[in-house]
Amino acid sequence: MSVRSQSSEPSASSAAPHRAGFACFVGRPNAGKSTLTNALVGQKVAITADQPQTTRHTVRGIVHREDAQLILVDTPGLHKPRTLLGERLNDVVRTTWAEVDVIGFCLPANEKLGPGDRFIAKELASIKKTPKIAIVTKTDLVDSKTLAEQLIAIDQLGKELGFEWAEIVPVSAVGDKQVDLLADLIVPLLPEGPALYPEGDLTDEPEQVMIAELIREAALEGVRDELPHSIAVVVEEMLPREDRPADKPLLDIHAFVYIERPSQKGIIIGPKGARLKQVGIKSRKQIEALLGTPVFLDLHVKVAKDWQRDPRQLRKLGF
Ligand SMILES: Nc1nc2c(ncn2[C@@H]2O[C@H](COP(=O)(O)OP(=O)(O)OP(=O)(O)O)[C@@H](O)[C@H]2O)c(=O)[nH]1
Repeated sequence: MSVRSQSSEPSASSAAPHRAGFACFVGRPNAGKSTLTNALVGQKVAITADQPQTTRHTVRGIVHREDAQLILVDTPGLHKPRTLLGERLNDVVRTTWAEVDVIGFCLPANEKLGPGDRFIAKELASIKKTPKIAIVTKTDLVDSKTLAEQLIAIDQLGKELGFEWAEIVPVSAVGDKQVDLLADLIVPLLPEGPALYPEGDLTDEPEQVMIAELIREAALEGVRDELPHSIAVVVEEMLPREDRPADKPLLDIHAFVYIERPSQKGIIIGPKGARLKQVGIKSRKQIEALLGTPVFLDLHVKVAKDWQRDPRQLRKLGF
């Protein structure tokens, strides 16, 4: 087993050819995939939340280095499908796996390997060609003994399923430990070639989707149980406000927050609209930071009955 730590030599040298390619992080919900994507890219591009299953769109983060361009594709968690949405999400995940150059399997250091991890690992074993890196996330939450046990268990899991991990790397995205090393280890696995995206691009996700994700992240904060799965956000319109002086532009953004049942409306809106107002304030600040322009954000809550089970609604909501 080869477990890496930061002390290893940096792999980039001036003679090394330039590389460019795609990697995706897989793992159970809440394994830390989005946080790791953000840490690698160095700017917020994927949404993170305390609730599992918050990533629905394939968000790409782009790491620009002198020796390489690494394009990160952040997929939703693979899981046992119970609804049409669940099945579609799993299809998205598998398609992504077959297309990337490297798969990073994220396993939290603070949770013993479980049936969910085995389910994913078995699926990974069937993707023969793509190199697989095991990434042990959230190492700041455990002591060294627990970490060592986890590393051994992961090595063993690969052996049981008949494959070798290309690397096993412990990281802490929150503590910024070994995140750069992870990039150093992924880069040699990418094909040689010029950069695929212009420098400075952090993601090619359409702005409207990123904005919708920021609003959904704010709307998810503090809600528990069923609700996270029931929220979808669609940006309907983005228009520069007319009659504004050139040095004081304002962008009008109209968005719908969809929920599945009328009973959920009160939770999202809050007493006298207080909660929705907070969601608006919080996401507007983030949208302004993303776009670099002042924004007027208009949020409406709408009921789309059982949208997760209705193919027509799913299409409308972008799935
Ligand atoms: N302490 C600690 N917490 C972390 C770390 N990485 C992620 N977390 C936390 O773990 C939770 C889940 O992280 P996410 O990055 O949203 O996980 P995910 O795998 O993208 O989740 P899904 O979108 O549900 O698939 C969040 O509360 C993060 O703050 C880490 O390195 N250390």
